[in-house]
Amino acid sequence: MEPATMAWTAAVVGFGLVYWFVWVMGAAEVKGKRAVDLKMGSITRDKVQDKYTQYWSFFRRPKETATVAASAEKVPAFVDTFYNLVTDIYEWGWGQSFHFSPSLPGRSHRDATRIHEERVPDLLGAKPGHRLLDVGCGVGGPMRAIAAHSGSNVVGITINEYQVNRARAHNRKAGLDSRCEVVCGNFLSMPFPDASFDGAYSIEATCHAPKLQDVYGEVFRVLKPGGLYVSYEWVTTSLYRAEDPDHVECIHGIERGDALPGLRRQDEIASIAKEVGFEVVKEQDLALPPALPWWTRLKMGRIAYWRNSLVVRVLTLLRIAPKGVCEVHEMLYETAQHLTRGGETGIFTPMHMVLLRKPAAAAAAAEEAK
Ligand SMILES: C=C(CC[C@@H](C)[C@H]1CC[C@H]2C3=CC[C@H]4[C@H](C)[C@@H](O)CC[C@]4(C)[C@H]3CC[C@]12C)C(C)C
Ligand SMILES: C[S@@+](CC[C@H](N)C(=O)[O-])C[C@H]1O[C@@H](n2cnc3c(N)ncnc32)[C@H](O)[C@@H]1O
Repeated sequence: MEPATMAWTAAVVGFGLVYWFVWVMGAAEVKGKRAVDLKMGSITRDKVQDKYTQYWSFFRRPKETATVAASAEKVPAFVDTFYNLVTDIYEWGWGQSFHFSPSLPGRSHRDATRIHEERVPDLLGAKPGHRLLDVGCGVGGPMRAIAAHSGSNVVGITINEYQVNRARAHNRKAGLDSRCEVVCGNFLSMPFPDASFDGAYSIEATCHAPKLQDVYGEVFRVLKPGGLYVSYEWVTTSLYRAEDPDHVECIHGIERGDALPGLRRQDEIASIAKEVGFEVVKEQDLALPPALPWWTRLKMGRIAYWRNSLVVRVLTLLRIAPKGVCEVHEMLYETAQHLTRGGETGIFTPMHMVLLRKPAAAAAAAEEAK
């Protein structure tokens, strides 16, 4: 073959390969976010790597972060940075719902996710016309499923402005923007009046709070007396042994890669809820058998991870994705290993469900206190 023909053939094949990896193979888990659209939230391209370094130095030793009061105050800002760094990668590689769900035999991940979400309005007894609060709403996957399933109106709150814009765009696209609203704010001090919601829920979000009392206290305040609150909590289980170095490494790995100021124990949740005034109606680890593993979706994706890191590398090399994306992707890959290990050993669950009620008598007590 002539050298010129060889060069042309190599160029065409090379271009074809890049095209295949980036546009075809790199297409989203749920179509809508393509690899070529990977931004890093509202961080400008040149700041991504610095922000990642800052994030990493803050969350490297989570327990210490949570115990020093001054550091605990900084947690929401670092959580915001974390979601700037990961939101697009999550949407691209996981979809619009940023949580786990038990696997369901013969059903797709998308079905399993939706069913896990629909359990929430069912537990709340949500009806058309009710006003529900979504505490830590992400880009609104659960909010849309819950509004569609129950006919209720949902107001979501997230600390991350980039997510607010993504969620609003998705709500419009789904034709649910008249019933789903998104607010940018801190769930530790919410911009809502007392007793303004019929029900509330949080899905894998309150684990970002340095003190669970603070977020539960806020939910208690904004709920109407008699109103219900459901939360899916990330916790360590009774199988966790603080003296086992493998357990400690696994839990630290989860905390580091998921912006957590320190995981709580399963047996702490109900007492914290009671401390702020809630009645505990029900408590159940939704990961326990007969539920099927929630971590298989993470585990089965080894080939997908390999493909994704290649896509991310090629995109960074071509300067389509900002510098720093590879590091963020690597961090997520690592935390996925720790999450899988936490699930397999049973020392961790991301779906400890609590159903809580604000007592109807809370109204009378509040009146008396005035
Ligand atoms: C509730 C939280 C987030 C839970 C999950 C939605 C995410 C936890 C780990 C994430 C991921 C890990 C590996 C990524 C992979 C390397 C990449 O190629 C594609 C995206 C991942 C699968 C990514 C997707 C979201 C998670 C599963 C926390 C933060 C409280
Ligand atoms: C893992 S995501 C879960 C999102 C959503 N519940 C879902 O399942 O798709 C956690 C969410 O909590 C939000 N969050 C964390 N800390 C917050 C805070 N202090 N105030 C408001 N939102 C917060 C994040 O911005 C993010 O939207």
